[in-house]
Amino acid sequence: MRSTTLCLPIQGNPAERILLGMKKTGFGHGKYNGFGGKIENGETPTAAAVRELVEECGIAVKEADLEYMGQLMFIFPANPELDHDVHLYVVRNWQGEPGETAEMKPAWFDVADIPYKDMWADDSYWMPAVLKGKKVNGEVIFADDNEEVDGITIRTE
Ligand SMILES: CNc1ncnc2c1ncn2[C@@H]1O[C@H](COP(=O)(O)OP(=O)(O)OP(=O)(O)O)[C@@H](O)[C@H]1O
Repeated sequence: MRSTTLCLPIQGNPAERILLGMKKTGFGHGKYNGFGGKIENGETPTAAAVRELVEECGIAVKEADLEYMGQLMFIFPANPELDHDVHLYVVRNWQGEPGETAEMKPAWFDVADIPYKDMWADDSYWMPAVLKGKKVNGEVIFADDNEEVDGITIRTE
């Protein structure tokens, strides 16, 4: 199964604003999401997270500034080739201004105003806990349309 990263740039502690990107291409296009993608062979999850942040929104992050927030498994029974896991991070320090790239159009949102209806259906189950500073761990099983959540188990720390 492939592994991915997903990083949420935030302002405030506790989080007040979050940077999300409208994905313009590939898996999840048309949805807002954090920034991330596939971990390449030989790459550590944190190195992949740093690389994807530059590629997708042009910000430079130090690996030491990534806060690990847990791991989720996404299962697609109708299309098992889509199965993957995700290593979650938040980051509060970076260099550069987020900007639009070929893959993503970034935008800031108040944490009270996250556009869950335009995001992956699982996000509303775990993102509020992560934004409160809790680590999460769990599995999400998607329905046959590969969009709706059929079953979900999230443990918070
Ligand atoms: C199913 N429910 C989901 N809920 C929340 N986030 C999800 C997700 N499914 C995938 N993600 C994230 O979306 C990014 C794109 O990943 P993915 O397209 O595979 O990678 P990458 O950008 O390298 O490849 P493309 O160039 O787009 O093919 C990556 O951060 C991944 O963790």
